Amino acid sequence: MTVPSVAERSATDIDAPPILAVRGLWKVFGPKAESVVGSTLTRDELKQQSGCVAAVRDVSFEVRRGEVFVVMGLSGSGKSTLVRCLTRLIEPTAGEILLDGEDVRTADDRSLRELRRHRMAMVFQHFGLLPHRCVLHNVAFGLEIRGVGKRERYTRAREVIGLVGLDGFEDSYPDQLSGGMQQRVGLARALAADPEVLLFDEPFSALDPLIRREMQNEVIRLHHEVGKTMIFITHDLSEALKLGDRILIMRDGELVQVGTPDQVVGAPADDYVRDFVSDIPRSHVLTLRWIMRPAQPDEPLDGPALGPDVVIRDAVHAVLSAERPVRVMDGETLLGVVTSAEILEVIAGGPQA
Ligand SMILES: Nc1ncnc2c1ncn2[C@@H]1O[C@H](COP(=O)(O)OP(=O)(O)OP(=O)(O)O)[C@@H](O)[C@H]1O
Repeated sequence: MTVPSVAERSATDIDAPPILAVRGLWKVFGPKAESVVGSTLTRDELKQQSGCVAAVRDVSFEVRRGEVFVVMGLSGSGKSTLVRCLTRLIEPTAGEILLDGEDVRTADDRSLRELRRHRMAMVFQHFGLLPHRCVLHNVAFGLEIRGVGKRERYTRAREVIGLVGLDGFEDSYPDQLSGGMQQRVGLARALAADPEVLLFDEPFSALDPLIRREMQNEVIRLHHEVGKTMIFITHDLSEALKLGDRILIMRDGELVQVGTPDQVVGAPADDYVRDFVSDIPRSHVLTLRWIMRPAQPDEPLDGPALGPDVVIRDAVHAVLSAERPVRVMDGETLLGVVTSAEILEVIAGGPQA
């Protein structure tokens, strides 16, 4: 399995205040749902005793501005419910959701409509293009229902059509486009509205693998260009590792781990996550930080220098061809050294490598 290096992904400002903060979120389906909040029974026990399904259980996390935040887990783990709760497409049972510090749970109907249109827009798996409208009109449609003037909406529509690489297809109809191109129209329509946060629910799962990869690259490119905060649901780990600045892993409604791809692969929180990541080549995801060691007193320290966030796979040639230990430097500070031995240990470490 090939996984792109972390270096290809965008960096977000770790110190910036979060755009979204979720605390103690619960969604329980069934009778007397509120009474189930706080229960420590397993999903099956709960179902038997109360007839309720706890789809999301006490989940807390923060999303940073400009981050691509991926929610992943097996089917039924609660991903869609969690993300739909963020804009109250599904009404949460308990917990707090703050968008830029504003309480989403107490928003009235008007502010909620406003929030879904302008602030946190959902891009669904089937983009719901209007078949009798051409690309330009499909993209402009979202702006039309928001009451944007004709001239402005067509200028904006042409702009985002260019952004998603559909120049020249303005007059085509959806059935004249391939699946991947239709996805781009859907993306353009979401971008045209310029929401602060884009929510994607498995947008590429219906696409064949080649087009899927093309669309993933498109999202990465767009993210670099427009720097928008994106929350992305997937059940595909390689997609999560490819797109995510951070990944939230769910099981049975609960949060199991939140971390960067290298944290999830290098330090899985439990056996469930360890199992998930067992087929991932560690050298494609882990960085030198994960394998460096302190220099021995007698080791020469005049070898080549690399940064701690260089992905191991990208450092293999430099380390193996160096005659001296490679220094892992953070600016002027020596963090440790890496030699052929550390590299070979990762690469030769069996299926985990
Ligand atoms: N309206 C509902 N009523 C009752 N149970 C529901 C409802 N919606 C979802 N559930 C249950 O909540 C749990 C989580 O479902 P959810 O769709 O959020 O999972 P998911 O991880 O998104 O799955 P998938 O990847 O298959 O879409 C499942 O057990 C599901 O059966």
